[in-house]
Amino acid sequence: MKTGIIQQSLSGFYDVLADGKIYRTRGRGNFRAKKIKPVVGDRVEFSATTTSDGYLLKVLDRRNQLVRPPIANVDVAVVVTAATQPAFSANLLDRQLVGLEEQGITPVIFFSKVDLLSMTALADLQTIADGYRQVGYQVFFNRDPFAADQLAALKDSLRGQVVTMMGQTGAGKSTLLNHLAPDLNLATGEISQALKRGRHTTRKVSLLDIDGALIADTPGFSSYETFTMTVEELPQLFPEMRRLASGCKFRGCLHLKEPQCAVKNALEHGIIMKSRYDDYVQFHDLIASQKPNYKK
Ligand SMILES: Nc1nc2c(ncn2[C@@H]2O[C@H](COP(=O)(O)OP(=O)(O)OP(=O)(O)O)[C@@H](O)[C@H]2O)c(=O)[nH]1
Ligand SMILES: [Zn+2]
Repeated sequence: MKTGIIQQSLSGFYDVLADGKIYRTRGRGNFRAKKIKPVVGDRVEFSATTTSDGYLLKVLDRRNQLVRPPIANVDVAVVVTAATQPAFSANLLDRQLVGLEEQGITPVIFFSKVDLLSMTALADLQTIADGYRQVGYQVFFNRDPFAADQLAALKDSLRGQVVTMMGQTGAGKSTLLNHLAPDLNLATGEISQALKRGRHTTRKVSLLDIDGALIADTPGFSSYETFTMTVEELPQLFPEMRRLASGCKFRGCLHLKEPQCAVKNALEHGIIMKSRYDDYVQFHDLIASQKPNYKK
């Protein structure tokens, strides 16, 4: 028996990456009986005597699962964030970060189109990028987004991880992927075609091995409009609040109207970002209006 990771699935076959090889496997009938549908990213146990006659035996528990693209056990999401065209939105970035935190996916923030900024706008966005670094996120912000040293550093942090690209339309996801994998077997046009097709449909996804990172060839989406966490969970999804909460007077402090709140104190002293705090309050209100708290 071997263990590996499903790299792609095609009409009943699952290609499993294990010890540097790809094994074509079939699911045993009992998967269907048990309503287990293996997906790309699944860690699996399988048996195979050659690379073309394998059988999936077991799908191991999933750490998380995305719907678009359909992929499990994502470690890292590269949040491709346009500095301009479309205009930078801290609110959209925070929505994406909160969604990733909820799923236990590590965000990496990559700013594209920094080359298009005026000097003033560049300085302003640099300050914002530094703010996200202080939150604890890894941030890639470079006048030349595709400078060789920046791309090398990004590859370093993705190595050994299952990765998806996310970001709004036109942010530069396919451009970045093409820079990460210029010599991929796929023609670059094919990659961007794959990316384009992903926009409206749940299409097939494969993990591309790019210098030791397994990167989904279809960008990710998350719902920016609805929040599935509770108001109590929300402050846990802001790392800076999570760190400060032990200094609040009340356990379970929501950092809103409570007295002696360490988060609001940090806000007043300019220690945490006001834009993030404002987004927190907005998300809190949205969740509160989405789901009146009948439960408690
Ligand atoms: N100047 C500049 N242009 C960029 C950069 N990144 C992307 N672009 C351009 O922005 C446009 C959109 O980039 P894409 O890579 O297609 O964006 P995408 O996120 O894949 O977009 P969708 O497929 O619509 O989701 C293209 O014309 C790119 O050439 C960048 O860092 N600098
Ligand atoms: Zn508080």
